[in-house]
Amino acid sequence: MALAVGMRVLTRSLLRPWVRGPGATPGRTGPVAGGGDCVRCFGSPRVLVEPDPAAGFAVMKMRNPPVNSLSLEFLTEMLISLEKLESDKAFHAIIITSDCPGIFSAGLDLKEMCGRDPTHYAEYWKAVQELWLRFYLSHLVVISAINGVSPAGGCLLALSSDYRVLADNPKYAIGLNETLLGIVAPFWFKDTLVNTVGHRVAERALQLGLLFPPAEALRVGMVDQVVPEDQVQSAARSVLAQWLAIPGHARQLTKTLMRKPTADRLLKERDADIQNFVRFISRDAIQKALRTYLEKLKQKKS
Ligand SMILES: CC/C=C\CC/C=C/CC(=O)SCCNC(=O)CCNC(=O)[C@H](O)C(C)(C)COP(=O)(O)OP(=O)(O)OC[C@H]1O[C@@H](n2cnc3c(N)ncnc32)[C@H](O)[C@@H]1OP(=O)(O)O
Repeated sequence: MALAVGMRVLTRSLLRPWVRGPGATPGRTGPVAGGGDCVRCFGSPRVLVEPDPAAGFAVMKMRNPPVNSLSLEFLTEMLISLEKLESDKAFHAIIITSDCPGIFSAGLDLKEMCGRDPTHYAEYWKAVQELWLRFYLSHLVVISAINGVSPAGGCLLALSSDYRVLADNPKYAIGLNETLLGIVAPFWFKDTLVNTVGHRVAERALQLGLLFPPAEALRVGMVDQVVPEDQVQSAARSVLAQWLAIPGHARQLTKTLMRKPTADRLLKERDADIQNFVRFISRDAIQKALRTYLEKLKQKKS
């Protein structure tokens, strides 16, 4: 409920033509990352959408610095941008990528799960569920151009796509590393991974909290393609052509056929899953583990 209200308010206030660059005025052309001008960009503070309606797709750039952690606001803005693209018949596909150098997404925002009250935890988890459901079941072709590290929730976002292109940089590890934080990936994270890499690889990866460097990620099927770093965006665009060449209705129905049973499991147990999350995350031991993990991240710098 709170999410729906929040989304309506944000939709009105944030989804405006978005033009980058100092002093830029909405509706005017501005420079975009990677060169060129963006006449029809739109978005919100944390999500930049570069549409190419003639080609039938848009690039969705995550820019919630420093690490694209999936805060409540950021999740909400991503959902709104996705909804806008889904409701426009000109778009058949999106490419999700990052505007934060070296980071695709650091996953769920640990600050949303630490030191807050149960109402907040419930609202946050509902938004996380919503993001996964919407991306996983989107009728659009969703390609991830993974140009940075993507642990946990960042990996889940990539796994929710139809195809993953990863930049060949040993630092850009990907995986569900929840156990390393002392927390447990919920069943729908697990199911999404199993559907991608199979049961045995998922079982080992989840228990050990493995983060796979590019070559390994490709070998186990976590990603579909590894390319030199400067070719991630072009490779994603190239592969899109193959997906867009398939009759849309046939591809969409097939996607639903493949994914709906997994999504239905969460849809049937959504409230119970929220309660479970709130109970789990509120435990003293879990709060302590998360605080320690955040502290370690800070100490790494000094
Ligand atoms: C029943 C179910 C129950 C529970 C399920 C819950 C599921 C959770 C899934 C998740 O997604 S949990 C999050 C997992 N994410 C991680 O483990 C990633 C942690 N971050 C990193 O490893 C690194 O930050 C990085 C490799 C992504 C980037 O490294 P670097 O470029 O060196 O940046 P810093 O480490 O210095 O980080 C900068 C800044 O950002 C903060 N930060 C990093 N990650 C997060 C995060 N996930 N949430 C919130 N904040 C994060 C970090 O603390 C630094 O903050 P400062 O204030 O010190 O600048």
